Amino acid sequence: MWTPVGRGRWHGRAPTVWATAAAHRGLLEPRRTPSRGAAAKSRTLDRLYSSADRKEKIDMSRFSVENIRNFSIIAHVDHGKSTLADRLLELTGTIDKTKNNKQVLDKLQVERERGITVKAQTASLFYNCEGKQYLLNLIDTPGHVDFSYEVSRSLSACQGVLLVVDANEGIQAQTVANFFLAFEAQLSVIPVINKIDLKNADPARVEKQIEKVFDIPSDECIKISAKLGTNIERVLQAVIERIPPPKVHRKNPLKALVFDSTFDQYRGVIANVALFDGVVSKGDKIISAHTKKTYEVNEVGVLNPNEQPTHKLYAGQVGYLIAGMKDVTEAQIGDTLYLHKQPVEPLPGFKSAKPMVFAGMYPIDQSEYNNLKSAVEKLTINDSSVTVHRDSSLALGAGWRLGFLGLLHMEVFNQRLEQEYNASVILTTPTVPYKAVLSSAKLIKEYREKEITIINPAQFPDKSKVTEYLEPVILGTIITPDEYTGKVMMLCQV
Ligand SMILES: Nc1nc2c(ncn2[C@@H]2O[C@H](COP(=O)(O)OP(=O)(O)OP(=O)(O)O)[C@@H](O)[C@H]2O)c(=O)[nH]1
Repeated sequence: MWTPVGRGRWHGRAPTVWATAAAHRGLLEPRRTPSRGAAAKSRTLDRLYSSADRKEKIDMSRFSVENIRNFSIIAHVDHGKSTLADRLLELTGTIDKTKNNKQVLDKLQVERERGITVKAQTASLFYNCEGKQYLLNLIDTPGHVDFSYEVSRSLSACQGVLLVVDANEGIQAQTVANFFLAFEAQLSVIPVINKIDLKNADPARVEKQIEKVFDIPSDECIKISAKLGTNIERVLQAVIERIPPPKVHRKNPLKALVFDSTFDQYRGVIANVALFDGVVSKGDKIISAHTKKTYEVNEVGVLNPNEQPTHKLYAGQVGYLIAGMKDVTEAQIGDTLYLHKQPVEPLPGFKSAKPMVFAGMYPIDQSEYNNLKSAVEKLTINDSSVTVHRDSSLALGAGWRLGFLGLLHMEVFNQRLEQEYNASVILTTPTVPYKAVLSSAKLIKEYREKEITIINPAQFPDKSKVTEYLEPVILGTIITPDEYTGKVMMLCQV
Protein backbone atom coordinates (compact mmCIF):
# COMPACT_ATOMS: atom_id res chain seq x y z
CA MET A 1 0.00 0.00 0.00
CA TRP A 2 1.26 3.46 -0.87
CA THR A 3 0.42 6.94 0.42
CA PRO A 4 1.38 10.46 -0.62
CA VAL A 5 4.57 11.54 1.07
CA GLY A 6 4.25 13.62 4.21
CA ARG A 7 0.64 12.86 5.15
CA GLY A 8 1.66 12.12 8.72
CA ARG A 9 0.63 8.47 8.58
CA TRP A 10 2.47 5.72 10.38
CA HIS A 11 5.18 4.36 8.13
CA GLY A 12 6.31 1.40 10.17
CA ARG A 13 6.51 -2.14 8.87
CA ALA A 14 3.93 -4.71 9.72
CA PRO A 15 4.91 -8.24 10.39
CA THR A 16 4.94 -9.62 6.86
CA VAL A 17 3.06 -11.80 6.63
CA TRP A 18 23.83 -36.27 12.81
CA ALA A 19 22.56 -40.66 13.82
CA THR A 20 23.66 -43.17 16.22
CA ALA A 21 23.74 -46.56 14.61
CA ALA A 22 20.82 -47.77 16.68
CA ALA A 23 18.52 -45.37 14.93
CA HIS A 24 19.64 -46.65 11.55
CA ARG A 25 19.47 -50.37 12.35
CA GLY A 26 17.55 -52.06 9.59
CA LEU A 27 17.68 -49.06 7.28
CA LEU A 28 20.91 -49.72 5.49
CA GLU A 29 20.90 -51.37 2.11
CA PRO A 30 22.22 -54.95 2.18
CA ARG A 31 25.96 -55.02 1.70
CA ARG A 32 27.95 -57.91 0.21
CA THR A 33 27.88 -60.69 2.83
CA PRO A 34 30.92 -60.26 5.02
CA SER A 35 32.48 -62.99 7.13
CA ARG A 36 30.83 -63.46 10.52
CA GLY A 37 33.73 -61.76 12.32
CA ALA A 38 33.77 -58.89 9.89
CA ALA A 39 30.01 -58.50 10.21
CA ALA A 40 30.26 -58.31 13.99
CA LYS A 41 33.05 -55.78 13.73
CA SER A 42 31.07 -53.76 11.22
CA ARG A 43 28.03 -53.71 13.51
CA THR A 44 30.20 -52.46 16.34
CA LEU A 45 31.50 -49.71 14.11
CA ASP A 46 27.96 -48.87 13.10
CA ARG A 47 27.20 -48.27 16.68
CA LEU A 48 30.23 -46.11 17.25
CA TYR A 49 29.99 -43.89 14.22
CA SER A 50 27.82 -40.85 14.06
CA SER A 51 25.99 -40.26 10.81
CA ALA A 52 28.41 -37.52 9.92
CA ASP A 53 31.03 -40.23 9.44
CA ARG A 54 28.71 -42.81 7.92
CA LYS A 55 29.57 -43.88 4.39
CA GLU A 56 26.89 -46.57 3.86
CA LYS A 57 23.85 -45.53 1.91
CA ILE A 58 20.50 -45.58 3.63
CA ASP A 59 17.78 -47.54 1.82
CA MET A 60 15.08 -44.92 1.47
CA SER A 61 12.62 -47.37 -0.15
CA ARG A 62 11.90 -48.71 3.33
CA PHE A 63 9.96 -45.60 4.21
CA SER A 64 6.57 -45.99 2.64
CA VAL A 65 4.62 -42.78 2.08
CA GLU A 66 2.30 -43.51 5.07
CA ASN A 67 5.33 -43.46 7.38
CA ILE A 68 6.66 -40.07 6.29
CA ARG A 69 5.94 -36.80 8.09
CA ASN A 70 7.25 -33.50 6.72
CA PHE A 71 7.00 -30.60 9.15
CA SER A 72 8.50 -27.21 10.01
CA ILE A 73 9.06 -25.62 13.38
CA ILE A 74 7.77 -22.06 13.29
CA ALA A 75 7.59 -19.37 15.98
CA HIS A 76 8.35 -15.83 16.99
CA VAL A 77 12.02 -14.90 17.55
CA ASP A 78 13.69 -16.76 20.44
CA HIS A 79 10.65 -18.83 21.42
CA GLY A 80 12.86 -21.94 21.24
CA LYS A 81 12.56 -23.52 17.75
CA SER A 82 16.21 -24.50 17.42
CA THR A 83 16.38 -25.79 21.01
CA LEU A 84 13.32 -27.97 20.35
CA ALA A 85 15.01 -29.18 17.13
CA ASP A 86 18.08 -30.18 19.22
CA ARG A 87 15.90 -32.27 21.55
CA LEU A 88 14.10 -33.93 18.61
CA LEU A 89 17.47 -34.77 17.01
CA GLU A 90 18.65 -36.25 20.32
CA LEU A 91 15.49 -38.19 21.05
CA THR A 92 15.55 -39.84 17.62
CA GLY A 93 19.26 -40.65 18.01
CA THR A 94 20.16 -38.40 15.10
CA ILE A 95 22.80 -36.71 17.24
CA ASP A 96 24.38 -38.01 20.39
CA LYS A 97 23.05 -36.51 23.57
CA THR A 98 25.68 -34.19 25.00
CA LYS A 99 25.63 -30.96 26.90
CA ASN A 100 27.16 -29.24 23.87
CA ASN A 101 24.10 -29.57 21.63
CA LYS A 102 23.02 -25.98 21.39
CA GLN A 103 21.10 -24.93 18.29
CA VAL A 104 22.86 -27.66 16.27
CA LEU A 105 20.97 -26.75 13.09
CA ASP A 106 22.22 -23.15 13.22
CA LYS A 107 25.29 -24.02 11.16
CA LEU A 108 26.31 -20.61 9.80
CA GLN A 109 28.94 -18.57 11.64
CA VAL A 110 26.61 -15.58 11.61
CA GLU A 111 23.87 -17.65 13.29
CA ARG A 112 26.21 -18.86 16.03
CA GLU A 113 27.59 -15.39 16.67
CA ARG A 114 24.22 -13.66 16.77
CA GLY A 115 22.33 -16.55 18.39
CA ILE A 116 19.58 -16.32 15.77
CA THR A 117 18.49 -18.55 12.90
CA VAL A 118 18.71 -16.87 9.51
CA LYS A 119 18.49 -19.94 7.22
CA ALA A 120 15.92 -22.68 7.31
CA GLN A 121 17.66 -26.03 7.90
CA THR A 122 16.39 -29.48 7.07
CA ALA A 123 17.08 -32.68 9.01
CA SER A 124 15.75 -36.17 8.33
CA LEU A 125 15.06 -38.11 11.53
CA PHE A 126 14.48 -41.87 11.73
CA TYR A 127 12.07 -42.74 14.49
CA ASN A 128 10.81 -46.12 15.58
CA CYS A 129 7.34 -45.95 17.07
CA GLU A 130 5.23 -49.00 17.94
CA GLY A 131 7.25 -51.22 15.63
CA LYS A 132 7.04 -48.85 12.65
CA GLN A 133 10.01 -46.95 11.22
CA TYR A 134 9.05 -43.36 10.51
CA LEU A 135 10.93 -40.83 8.44
CA LEU A 136 10.42 -37.40 9.96
CA ASN A 137 11.67 -34.51 7.86
CA LEU A 138 12.05 -31.49 10.09
CA ILE A 139 12.74 -27.95 8.89
CA ASP A 140 13.89 -25.48 11.55
CA THR A 141 12.99 -21.96 10.41
CA PRO A 142 14.05 -18.44 11.41
CA GLY A 143 11.76 -16.38 13.66
CA HIS A 144 12.73 -12.85 12.69
CA VAL A 145 10.42 -11.12 10.22
CA ASP A 146 13.36 -10.26 7.93
CA PHE A 147 13.78 -13.97 7.17
CA SER A 148 10.10 -14.82 6.72
CA TYR A 149 10.75 -15.75 3.08
CA GLU A 150 12.68 -18.74 4.44
CA VAL A 151 9.57 -19.80 6.38
CA SER A 152 7.17 -19.50 3.47
CA ARG A 153 9.42 -21.55 1.18
CA SER A 154 9.98 -24.23 3.84
CA LEU A 155 6.26 -24.70 4.27
CA SER A 156 5.96 -25.78 0.62
CA ALA A 157 7.79 -28.98 1.54
CA CYS A 158 5.57 -29.71 4.58
CA GLN A 159 2.16 -31.04 5.58
CA GLY A 160 2.28 -29.70 9.13
CA VAL A 161 3.99 -27.35 11.57
CA LEU A 162 4.94 -27.18 15.21
CA LEU A 163 3.88 -23.69 16.27
CA VAL A 164 6.11 -22.93 19.25
CA VAL A 165 4.93 -20.24 21.71
CA ASP A 166 6.93 -19.01 24.70
CA ALA A 167 5.01 -19.78 27.94
CA ASN A 168 6.03 -16.44 29.38
CA GLU A 169 5.74 -14.08 26.40
CA GLY A 170 2.71 -15.70 24.81
CA ILE A 171 1.63 -14.99 21.25
CA GLN A 172 3.82 -12.39 19.51
CA ALA A 173 3.76 -10.75 16.08
CA GLN A 174 5.66 -13.49 14.25
CA THR A 175 3.58 -16.21 15.95
CA VAL A 176 0.55 -14.69 14.24
CA ALA A 177 2.28 -14.08 10.88
CA ASN A 178 3.76 -17.59 10.78
CA PHE A 179 0.50 -19.22 11.91
CA PHE A 180 -1.31 -17.59 9.00
CA LEU A 181 1.37 -18.73 6.55
CA ALA A 182 0.74 -22.31 7.72
CA PHE A 183 -3.02 -21.84 7.84
CA GLU A 184 -3.17 -20.47 4.30
CA ALA A 185 -1.06 -23.40 3.10
CA GLN A 186 -3.68 -25.65 4.80
CA LEU A 187 -1.10 -27.34 7.00
CA SER A 188 -1.87 -29.15 10.27
CA VAL A 189 -0.85 -26.91 13.15
CA ILE A 190 0.38 -28.42 16.44
CA PRO A 191 0.68 -25.72 19.12
CA VAL A 192 3.65 -26.26 21.44
CA ILE A 193 3.96 -24.10 24.56
CA ASN A 194 7.67 -23.93 25.38
CA LYS A 195 9.76 -22.77 28.36
CA ILE A 196 7.32 -24.05 30.99
CA ASP A 197 10.33 -24.25 33.33
CA LEU A 198 10.59 -20.46 33.52
CA LYS A 199 9.59 -18.88 36.83
CA ASN A 200 7.11 -16.53 35.16
CA ALA A 201 5.73 -19.13 32.76
CA ASP A 202 1.95 -19.09 32.52
CA PRO A 203 1.07 -21.93 30.12
CA ALA A 204 -2.64 -21.79 31.06
CA ARG A 205 -2.87 -18.16 29.93
CA VAL A 206 -1.02 -18.95 26.68
CA GLU A 207 -3.35 -21.92 26.04
CA LYS A 208 -6.33 -19.57 26.30
CA GLN A 209 -4.61 -17.07 23.99
CA ILE A 210 -4.03 -19.78 21.39
CA GLU A 211 -7.68 -20.82 21.59
CA LYS A 212 -8.90 -17.25 21.27
CA VAL A 213 -6.57 -16.03 18.53
CA PHE A 214 -6.14 -19.19 16.42
CA ASP A 215 -9.30 -21.09 17.33
CA ILE A 216 -7.28 -24.16 18.33
CA PRO A 217 -8.78 -26.04 21.33
CA SER A 218 -6.55 -25.66 24.37
CA ASP A 219 -6.36 -29.44 24.89
CA GLU A 220 -4.40 -29.66 21.62
CA CYS A 221 -1.51 -27.62 23.12
CA ILE A 222 1.58 -29.55 24.23
CA LYS A 223 3.44 -27.97 27.14
CA ILE A 224 7.18 -28.52 27.02
CA SER A 225 10.55 -27.33 28.17
CA ALA A 226 12.88 -27.73 25.21
CA LYS A 227 15.76 -26.70 27.42
CA LEU A 228 15.15 -29.44 30.00
CA GLY A 229 13.74 -31.96 27.52
CA THR A 230 10.33 -32.15 29.21
CA ASN A 231 7.48 -33.76 27.17
CA ILE A 232 9.48 -33.98 23.93
CA GLU A 233 8.16 -37.55 23.30
CA ARG A 234 4.64 -36.11 23.25
CA VAL A 235 5.71 -33.73 20.47
CA LEU A 236 7.01 -36.63 18.35
CA GLN A 237 3.83 -38.60 19.05
CA ALA A 238 1.71 -35.65 17.93
CA VAL A 239 3.78 -35.25 14.74
CA ILE A 240 2.99 -38.87 13.86
CA GLU A 241 -0.67 -38.75 14.87
CA ARG A 242 -1.72 -35.27 13.78
CA ILE A 243 0.32 -34.51 10.65
CA PRO A 244 -0.82 -36.40 7.56
CA PRO A 245 1.63 -38.16 5.28
CA PRO A 246 2.29 -36.37 1.98
CA LYS A 247 -0.15 -36.97 -0.89
CA VAL A 248 2.20 -38.21 -3.59
CA HIS A 249 2.52 -40.99 -6.15
CA ARG A 250 5.72 -42.94 -6.55
CA LYS A 251 4.63 -44.53 -9.82
CA ASN A 252 4.15 -41.14 -11.53
CA PRO A 253 7.04 -39.49 -13.36
CA LEU A 254 9.46 -37.53 -11.20
CA LYS A 255 8.32 -34.10 -10.01
CA ALA A 256 10.78 -32.50 -7.59
CA LEU A 257 10.52 -29.00 -6.15
CA VAL A 258 13.76 -27.10 -5.50
CA PHE A 259 12.98 -25.23 -2.27
CA ASP A 260 16.49 -24.13 -1.31
CA SER A 261 20.03 -24.27 -2.73
CA THR A 262 23.62 -23.74 -1.74
CA PHE A 263 26.70 -23.42 -3.90
CA ASP A 264 29.75 -25.58 -3.30
CA GLN A 265 32.80 -24.46 -5.22
CA TYR A 266 33.81 -28.06 -6.03
CA ARG A 267 30.42 -29.76 -6.50
CA GLY A 268 28.38 -26.87 -7.89
CA VAL A 269 24.79 -26.32 -6.88
CA ILE A 270 23.41 -28.48 -4.06
CA ALA A 271 19.63 -28.29 -4.38
CA ASN A 272 17.30 -29.11 -1.50
CA VAL A 273 14.37 -30.96 -3.06
CA ALA A 274 10.95 -32.17 -1.99
CA LEU A 275 9.68 -35.01 -4.21
CA PHE A 276 6.03 -34.59 -5.09
CA ASP A 277 5.97 -37.62 -7.44
CA GLY A 278 8.26 -40.37 -8.71
CA VAL A 279 11.78 -41.46 -7.81
CA VAL A 280 15.21 -40.02 -8.52
CA SER A 281 18.55 -41.80 -8.41
CA LYS A 282 22.18 -41.24 -9.24
CA GLY A 283 22.71 -41.42 -13.00
CA ASP A 284 19.19 -40.20 -13.93
CA LYS A 285 18.95 -37.56 -16.63
CA ILE A 286 16.87 -34.69 -15.30
CA ILE A 287 15.58 -31.46 -16.82
CA SER A 288 15.04 -28.12 -15.15
CA ALA A 289 11.57 -26.76 -16.00
CA HIS A 290 13.00 -23.24 -15.64
CA THR A 291 16.04 -23.43 -17.94
CA LYS A 292 15.07 -26.57 -19.92
CA LYS A 293 18.70 -27.68 -19.48
CA THR A 294 19.46 -31.40 -19.03
CA TYR A 295 21.72 -32.67 -16.23
CA GLU A 296 22.92 -36.04 -14.98
CA VAL A 297 22.31 -36.65 -11.28
CA ASN A 298 25.68 -37.18 -9.54
CA GLU A 299 24.42 -37.60 -5.99
CA VAL A 300 21.16 -37.75 -4.05
CA GLY A 301 20.77 -38.01 -0.31
CA VAL A 302 19.18 -36.86 2.92
CA LEU A 303 20.34 -34.33 5.47
CA ASN A 304 20.92 -36.21 8.69
CA PRO A 305 21.59 -33.38 9.44
CA ASN A 306 24.85 -33.51 7.44
CA GLU A 307 24.68 -34.78 3.87
CA GLN A 308 24.15 -38.51 3.81
CA PRO A 309 24.12 -39.96 0.27
CA THR A 310 21.38 -42.46 -0.59
CA HIS A 311 20.87 -44.52 -3.76
CA LYS A 312 17.47 -42.97 -4.40
CA LEU A 313 14.93 -40.50 -3.13
CA TYR A 314 11.25 -41.38 -3.36
CA ALA A 315 8.08 -39.29 -3.63
CA GLY A 316 7.17 -37.77 -0.26
CA GLN A 317 10.79 -37.51 0.82
CA VAL A 318 12.89 -34.40 1.31
CA GLY A 319 16.61 -34.41 0.57
CA TYR A 320 19.35 -32.98 -1.59
CA LEU A 321 20.44 -33.48 -5.16
CA ILE A 322 23.68 -32.61 -6.99
CA ALA A 323 23.55 -32.65 -10.76
CA GLY A 324 26.57 -30.77 -12.07
CA MET A 325 24.94 -27.33 -12.15
CA LYS A 326 28.13 -25.27 -12.17
CA ASP A 327 26.68 -21.92 -13.08
CA VAL A 328 24.91 -19.96 -10.36
CA THR A 329 22.19 -18.84 -12.77
CA GLU A 330 21.11 -22.48 -13.22
CA ALA A 331 19.93 -22.81 -9.64
CA GLN A 332 16.42 -21.45 -9.45
CA ILE A 333 14.54 -21.65 -6.17
CA GLY A 334 11.00 -22.86 -6.92
CA ASP A 335 12.14 -24.75 -10.05
CA THR A 336 10.64 -28.15 -10.88
CA LEU A 337 12.98 -30.98 -11.89
CA TYR A 338 11.69 -33.86 -14.02
CA LEU A 339 13.11 -36.84 -15.87
CA HIS A 340 14.35 -36.62 -19.44
CA LYS A 341 11.54 -37.57 -21.86
CA GLN A 342 8.99 -37.56 -19.02
CA PRO A 343 7.82 -33.92 -18.88
CA VAL A 344 5.43 -32.90 -16.10
CA GLU A 345 3.35 -29.82 -15.34
CA PRO A 346 5.75 -27.61 -13.34
CA LEU A 347 4.85 -26.84 -9.73
CA PRO A 348 3.69 -23.24 -9.09
CA GLY A 349 7.02 -22.29 -7.47
CA PHE A 350 7.22 -19.34 -5.09
CA LYS A 351 6.03 -15.78 -5.10
CA SER A 352 9.11 -13.61 -5.35
CA ALA A 353 10.13 -11.80 -2.19
CA LYS A 354 9.29 -8.11 -1.98
CA PRO A 355 12.30 -6.07 -0.91
CA MET A 356 11.61 -3.41 1.71
CA VAL A 357 14.96 -1.64 1.92
CA PHE A 358 17.56 -0.94 -0.74
CA ALA A 359 21.24 -0.14 -0.40
CA GLY A 360 24.15 0.32 -2.77
CA MET A 361 27.00 -2.17 -2.50
CA TYR A 362 30.45 -1.44 -3.94
CA PRO A 363 33.83 -3.15 -3.69
CA ILE A 364 36.30 -1.26 -1.51
CA ASP A 365 38.77 -1.60 -4.39
CA GLN A 366 37.36 -1.66 -7.96
CA SER A 367 39.90 -4.36 -8.89
CA GLU A 368 37.85 -6.64 -6.59
CA TYR A 369 34.68 -6.11 -8.65
CA ASN A 370 34.70 -9.53 -10.36
CA ASN A 371 35.42 -11.43 -7.14
CA LEU A 372 32.67 -9.57 -5.35
CA LYS A 373 30.27 -10.19 -8.25
CA SER A 374 30.92 -13.92 -8.01
CA ALA A 375 30.48 -13.84 -4.20
CA VAL A 376 27.19 -11.93 -4.43
CA GLU A 377 25.88 -14.37 -7.06
CA LYS A 378 26.77 -17.40 -4.94
CA LEU A 379 25.29 -15.95 -1.79
CA THR A 380 22.06 -14.99 -3.50
CA ILE A 381 21.61 -18.67 -4.50
CA ASN A 382 21.44 -19.40 -0.79
CA ASP A 383 19.41 -16.30 -0.07
CA SER A 384 16.99 -15.82 -2.94
CA SER A 385 15.10 -13.03 -1.16
CA VAL A 386 17.84 -10.52 -2.07
CA THR A 387 17.30 -8.63 -5.31
CA VAL A 388 20.33 -7.42 -7.29
CA HIS A 389 20.51 -4.62 -9.88
CA ARG A 390 23.73 -3.33 -11.43
CA ASP A 391 24.51 0.22 -10.37
CA SER A 392 27.35 2.70 -10.56
CA SER A 393 28.34 5.80 -8.69
CA LEU A 394 30.74 8.59 -9.64
CA ALA A 395 32.44 8.35 -6.28
CA LEU A 396 32.34 4.58 -5.66
CA GLY A 397 32.54 3.11 -9.17
CA ALA A 398 30.70 0.01 -10.37
CA GLY A 399 28.54 -1.85 -7.88
CA TRP A 400 24.99 -3.03 -7.25
CA ARG A 401 21.77 -1.84 -5.74
CA LEU A 402 20.56 -4.65 -3.49
CA GLY A 403 17.06 -5.08 -2.08
CA PHE A 404 16.59 -6.67 1.34
CA LEU A 405 13.60 -7.65 3.47
CA GLY A 406 14.81 -5.44 6.33
CA LEU A 407 17.80 -3.90 8.04
CA LEU A 408 18.77 -7.07 9.93
CA HIS A 409 18.65 -8.98 6.65
CA MET A 410 21.00 -6.41 5.11
CA GLU A 411 23.44 -6.67 8.03
CA VAL A 412 23.40 -10.47 7.95
CA PHE A 413 23.98 -10.55 4.17
CA ASN A 414 26.94 -8.22 4.56
CA GLN A 415 28.35 -10.31 7.42
CA ARG A 416 27.94 -13.54 5.40
CA LEU A 417 29.82 -11.96 2.46
CA GLU A 418 32.68 -11.15 4.80
CA GLN A 419 32.70 -14.47 6.68
CA GLU A 420 31.87 -16.93 3.91
CA TYR A 421 33.48 -15.18 0.92
CA ASN A 422 36.14 -12.99 2.54
CA ALA A 423 34.69 -9.94 0.75
CA SER A 424 34.82 -6.42 2.15
CA VAL A 425 32.32 -3.96 0.77
CA ILE A 426 31.05 -0.41 1.06
CA LEU A 427 27.33 -0.34 1.85
CA THR A 428 25.44 2.91 1.36
CA THR A 429 22.73 4.15 3.70
CA PRO A 430 19.59 2.06 3.17
CA THR A 431 16.48 3.65 1.68
CA VAL A 432 12.89 2.52 1.14
CA PRO A 433 11.39 2.49 -2.37
CA TYR A 434 9.36 5.53 -3.42
CA LYS A 435 6.89 5.98 -6.25
CA ALA A 436 6.42 9.02 -8.42
CA VAL A 437 3.26 9.81 -10.42
CA LEU A 438 4.43 11.38 -13.68
CA SER A 439 2.91 14.67 -14.76
CA SER A 440 2.79 14.58 -18.57
CA ALA A 441 1.75 12.21 -21.34
CA LYS A 442 5.21 12.64 -22.88
CA LEU A 443 6.91 11.44 -19.69
CA ILE A 444 4.46 8.56 -19.33
CA LYS A 445 5.33 7.52 -22.90
CA GLU A 446 9.02 7.85 -22.13
CA TYR A 447 8.87 5.77 -18.94
CA ARG A 448 6.10 3.50 -20.37
CA GLU A 449 4.09 3.85 -17.14
CA LYS A 450 2.27 6.48 -15.17
CA GLU A 451 3.83 5.56 -11.85
CA ILE A 452 7.51 4.76 -11.55
CA THR A 453 9.20 3.06 -8.59
CA ILE A 454 12.43 4.62 -7.43
CA ILE A 455 14.83 2.38 -5.53
CA ASN A 456 17.89 4.55 -6.02
CA PRO A 457 17.96 8.14 -4.70
CA ALA A 458 20.23 9.11 -7.64
CA GLN A 459 17.31 8.40 -9.97
CA PHE A 460 14.80 10.52 -8.10
CA PRO A 461 12.88 12.45 -10.82
CA ASP A 462 12.74 16.23 -10.68
CA LYS A 463 9.70 17.82 -8.99
CA SER A 464 8.69 19.44 -12.31
CA LYS A 465 8.09 15.97 -13.83
CA VAL A 466 5.97 14.66 -10.99
CA THR A 467 2.45 15.34 -9.72
CA GLU A 468 2.82 13.28 -6.56
CA TYR A 469 5.45 11.28 -4.65
CA LEU A 470 4.22 8.18 -2.79
CA GLU A 471 5.90 6.31 0.03
CA PRO A 472 5.07 2.83 1.34
CA VAL A 473 2.74 2.37 4.29
CA ILE A 474 1.17 -0.78 5.63
CA LEU A 475 -2.29 -1.77 6.70
CA GLY A 476 -1.62 -3.25 10.10
CA THR A 477 -3.68 -5.21 12.58
CA ILE A 478 -2.89 -4.70 16.24
CA ILE A 479 -3.72 -7.62 18.51
CA THR A 480 -3.68 -6.60 22.15
CA PRO A 481 -5.28 -7.61 25.44
CA ASP A 482 -8.50 -5.63 26.16
CA GLU A 483 -6.94 -3.53 28.92
CA TYR A 484 -4.50 -1.89 26.49
CA THR A 485 -7.08 -1.01 23.82
CA GLY A 486 -7.58 2.59 25.01
CA LYS A 487 -3.88 3.38 25.13
CA VAL A 488 -3.23 1.75 21.76
CA MET A 489 -6.08 3.81 20.24
CA MET A 490 -4.56 6.96 21.69
CA LEU A 491 -1.17 6.10 20.22
CA CYS A 492 -2.69 5.44 16.80
CA GLN A 493 -4.38 8.84 16.80
CA VAL A 494 -1.19 10.74 17.64
N1 LIG B 1 14.30 -21.53 30.17
C1 LIG B 1 14.20 -21.99 28.94
N2 LIG B 1 14.91 -21.43 27.94
C2 LIG B 1 14.77 -21.93 26.69
C3 LIG B 1 13.91 -23.03 26.40
N3 LIG B 1 13.97 -23.27 25.07
C4 LIG B 1 14.85 -22.38 24.55
N4 LIG B 1 15.33 -21.58 25.52
C5 LIG B 1 16.30 -20.47 25.37
O1 LIG B 1 15.72 -19.46 24.56
C6 LIG B 1 16.72 -18.85 23.74
C7 LIG B 1 16.29 -18.92 22.29
O2 LIG B 1 16.25 -20.28 21.91
P1 LIG B 1 16.37 -20.72 20.39
O3 LIG B 1 16.14 -22.20 20.34
O4 LIG B 1 17.59 -20.18 19.74
O5 LIG B 1 15.12 -19.93 19.79
P2 LIG B 1 14.69 -19.81 18.26
O6 LIG B 1 13.23 -19.70 18.27
O7 LIG B 1 15.27 -20.93 17.46
O8 LIG B 1 15.37 -18.44 17.85
P3 LIG B 1 15.39 -17.79 16.35
O9 LIG B 1 15.59 -18.87 15.36
O10 LIG B 1 16.52 -16.84 16.34
O11 LIG B 1 14.10 -17.11 16.20
C8 LIG B 1 18.03 -19.60 24.02
O12 LIG B 1 18.75 -18.87 24.98
C9 LIG B 1 17.56 -20.93 24.62
O13 LIG B 1 18.50 -21.51 25.51
C10 LIG B 1 13.18 -23.62 27.49
O14 LIG B 1 12.42 -24.57 27.36
N5 LIG B 1 13.36 -23.05 28.73
